[in-house]
Amino acid sequence: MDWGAVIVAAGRGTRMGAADNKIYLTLDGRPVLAHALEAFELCAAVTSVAIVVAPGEESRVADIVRAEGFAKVSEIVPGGSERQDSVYIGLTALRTDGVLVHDAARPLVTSAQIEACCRAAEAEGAAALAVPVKDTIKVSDGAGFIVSTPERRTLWSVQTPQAFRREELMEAHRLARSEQATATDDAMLLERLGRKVAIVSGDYSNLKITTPEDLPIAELLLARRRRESDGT
Ligand SMILES: Nc1ccn([C@@H]2O[C@H](COP(=O)(O)OP(=O)(O)OP(=O)(O)O)[C@@H](O)[C@H]2O)c(=O)n1
Ligand SMILES: C[C@](O)(CO)[C@H](O)COP(=O)(O)O
Repeated sequence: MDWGAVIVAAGRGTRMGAADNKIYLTLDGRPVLAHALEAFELCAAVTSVAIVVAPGEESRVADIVRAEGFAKVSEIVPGGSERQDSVYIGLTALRTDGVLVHDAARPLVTSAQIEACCRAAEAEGAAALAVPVKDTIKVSDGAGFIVSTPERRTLWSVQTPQAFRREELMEAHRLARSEQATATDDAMLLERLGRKVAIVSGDYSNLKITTPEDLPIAELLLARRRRESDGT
């Protein structure tokens, strides 16, 4: 199967509270976005990459792609108002049989994790990287009280990338749009149709840069990764 990637980068980074969109913040001397793109550039399974950016930021992202020499980037397209809209726009820009959806805000993803998602989706139809939750999770009543506690051993914290047959994910998105169903990730759109999505065991370090404390944590994790690869 040939694989394309949709990198969603069209958010506002509101929870980060920075002056600039979080995907342009500097992490280990480069924009957060460049780290995510590099993992896809280095993954042999991936042949093309579509980046979905905030409208008006196309040339800024094109400059980063040019400066970094990312040869797999085939499209830079303006996104929508919600992540789900941005993913759908990205899907329409690709022609590959398989598609990986990834948050630009997850810069610590590795090419080995991307490859593992592709292989699992080739075997099972769809796959998502995830890690077991560490905390006990509670369901609230919305008024500040706990109503129940799901069995922790069944709970996974899902990440990206998530891998699909492109046509199947497109169909799931189209249906969701026509039924005004919203989803915070793409696996959810297949789940609602009763389709199976395999869990690929990931790594806690594949964090999403969301709030200010995430950036220094990502710096530390990258420094540790570099020390390990240098053998120091
Ligand atoms: N309309 C949107 C909203 C989000 N995203 C992307 O989806 C990923 C995950 O979203 P999130 O972490 O929520 O990013 P933001 O929406 O930027 O953050 P916030 O919710 O704090 O504003 C990010 O890479 C973000 O750029 C997108 O492409 N289009
Ligand atoms: C897709 C995702 O990263 C899986 O954990 C997450 O749901 C994105 O949520 P966000 O609110 O758009 O950051």
